[in-house]
Amino acid sequence: MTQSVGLVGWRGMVGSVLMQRMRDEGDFNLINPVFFSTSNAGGSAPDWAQGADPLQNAYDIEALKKLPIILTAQGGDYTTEVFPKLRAAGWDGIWIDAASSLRMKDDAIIVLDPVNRGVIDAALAKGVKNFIGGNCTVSCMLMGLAGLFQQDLIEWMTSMTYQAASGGGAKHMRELITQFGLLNASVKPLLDDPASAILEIDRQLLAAQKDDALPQENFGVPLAGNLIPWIDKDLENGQSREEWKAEAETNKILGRGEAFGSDPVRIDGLCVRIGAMRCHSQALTIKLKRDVPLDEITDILKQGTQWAKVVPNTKEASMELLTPVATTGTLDIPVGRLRKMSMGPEYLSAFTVGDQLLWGAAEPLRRMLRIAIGEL
Ligand SMILES: NC(=O)C1=CN([C@@H]2O[C@H](COP(=O)(O)OP(=O)(O)OC[C@H]3O[C@@H](n4cnc5c(N)ncnc54)[C@H](OP(=O)(O)O)[C@@H]3O)[C@@H](O)[C@H]2O)C=CC1
Ligand SMILES: N[C@@H](CC(=O)OP(=O)(O)O)C(=O)O
Repeated sequence: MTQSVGLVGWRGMVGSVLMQRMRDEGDFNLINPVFFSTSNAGGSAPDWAQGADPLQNAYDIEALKKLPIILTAQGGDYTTEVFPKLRAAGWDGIWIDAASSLRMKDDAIIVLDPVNRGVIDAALAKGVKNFIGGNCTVSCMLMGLAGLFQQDLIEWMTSMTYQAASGGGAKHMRELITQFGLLNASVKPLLDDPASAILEIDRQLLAAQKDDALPQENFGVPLAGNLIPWIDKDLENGQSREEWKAEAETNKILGRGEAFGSDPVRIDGLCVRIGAMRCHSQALTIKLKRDVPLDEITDILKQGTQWAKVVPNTKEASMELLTPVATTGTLDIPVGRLRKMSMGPEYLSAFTVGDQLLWGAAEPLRRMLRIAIGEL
């Protein structure tokens, strides 16, 4: 029998990407979708969902309770408010969630099935009901480097990230583009004059960046022509919460670390917001457990997941294939700049890019839904 699935957060940025992927993959032929809203109960379901009932109230515990599966991309505040009430009301269904709120709970699994299908299957068999999407940077990194983790070749790793505006949400993307436009406009007459002095353009541009009139409510400072070397909360030990997630979530996804009775893979680094739109990139320094030749590493990466695409370490290929613009809208995770570093043959350099709304957010949830209904 076709299962009913409650969909919450379907019209947000992550939700919209998820709905598109589900339509592209024919997932709506396999479920009976029930659409919820936090703001428009009684309104019409999306027009592409022919025959769907009007929107239900996403805070109505009795309505939610009727569903065997709920998938939400509504956000952490919604999860924090509704999830405990739903469980307290005796709901025993499967909860699939994009928000980070429940990720590190003991009774939750972080889902990234091309990397941890075994962990997911074991959890389902044990009766685990909470399946949460991982942090975008972590999921994209693992989709690229899965082969090295599968072969247990990584002793430790640093990840220096270049994270896109979309990680903050739709308003952040809009703010970045607005900033680009205003900055361009502030020096347009000088730009149009080939004889103008570049240092004068630079001076005026900096003045526009420092002008309080430049919209920056979302990022707090200009991002256009700038970067922000801090993402998420301050853990007050020198590390940002985004940086903490790298080791914590990677190990939980892989089923490694103290909680699983094994040594964790040590991962740390610096997370930086840059003016890209929706792809997160990261520069990785990997300390291998042993000296593995580069051609073997290439094979191992290709075998890791079918989405990992090794990019030759040339200027041309890197510029063409290893960028946010090349990767946006695709499920590919290009991995390039592979070379042994001057510190020794066990030190591997790599650079990887991933669409943080696809593998970073929507795709692991879409696939978890398929697993839950026995279709993957
Ligand atoms: N942004 C990201 O990169 C990632 C986000 N996540 C998680 O997903 C959650 C949702 O993120 P995101 O999709 O960026 O959030 P959005 O702000 O785009 O959407 C969240 C909700 O806002 C409501 N909303 C209000 N106004 C609008 C509007 N004009 N257009 C669309 N929706 C509107 C919708 O709820 P309603 O229909 O009920 O009114 C929607 O479901 C995050 O809080 C986070 O927990 C996870 C990984 C990555
Ligand atoms: N923090 C990420 C986006 C995100 O939503 O992460 P998380 O799902 O871990 O809260 C970023 O800003 O790029």
